[in-house]
Amino acid sequence: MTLIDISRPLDQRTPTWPGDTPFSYEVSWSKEQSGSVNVGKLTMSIHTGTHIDSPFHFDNDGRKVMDLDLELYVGPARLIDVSGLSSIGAEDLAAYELEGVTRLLLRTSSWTNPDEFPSEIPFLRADLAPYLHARGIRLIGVDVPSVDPLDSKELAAHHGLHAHDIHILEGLALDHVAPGDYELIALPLPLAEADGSPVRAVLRPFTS
Ligand SMILES: N[C@@H](CC(=O)c1ccccc1NC=O)C(=O)O
Ligand SMILES: [Zn+2]
Ligand SMILES: [Zn+2]
Repeated sequence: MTLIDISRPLDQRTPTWPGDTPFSYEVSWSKEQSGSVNVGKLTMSIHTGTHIDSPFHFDNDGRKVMDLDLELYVGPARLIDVSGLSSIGAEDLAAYELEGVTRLLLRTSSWTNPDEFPSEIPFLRADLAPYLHARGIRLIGVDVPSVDPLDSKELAAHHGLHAHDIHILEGLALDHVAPGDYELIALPLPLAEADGSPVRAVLRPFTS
């Protein structure tokens, strides 16, 4: 069985949203102190590295992570290359066959230095969510920190995707993966109150 890891590593070098909580892992209770075990302590923003958003992230009345349908985070996914675009809309996907696709991963290859938070990213235009919804897509994954422009306050793409029942997976690492069909596994943690969750995202090729 070959799993392709499409998660960004989490360590003190992992970039975060400007002004957001830095990532930190420390052994807060060492083997010497406890007499038996090393016990780690993790501090991070949920929107660091590879993660999913729940609607509560951008809507006070939106669902929390625990309320999300887990089925969407496991199953067949299509990876397509949309590199070289400054934004992505319906017309950019017209050439791709999306019939029967439930989970769509967009490879932009635009986050070139993984040690730095990008200054500009390709974002999803307003006509993309209805276009994807009409084709039956329920989850969109991107290899950038957001589906909206980094300075967006209204988060039109987040709201538009949510309004069209499309779940959001962000911060994937896709440069080393060939476009095609895979099984995606990217399960959120069972965080009862949270606005999102880090995920370990992997792809399993159908033929190997
Ligand atoms: N929507 C982004 C997160 C985001 O916008 C954000 C995350 C942390 C601190 C500030 C943020 N946005 C500020 O305008 C995301 O889903 O990852
Ligand atoms: Zn997020
Ligand atoms: Zn987001």
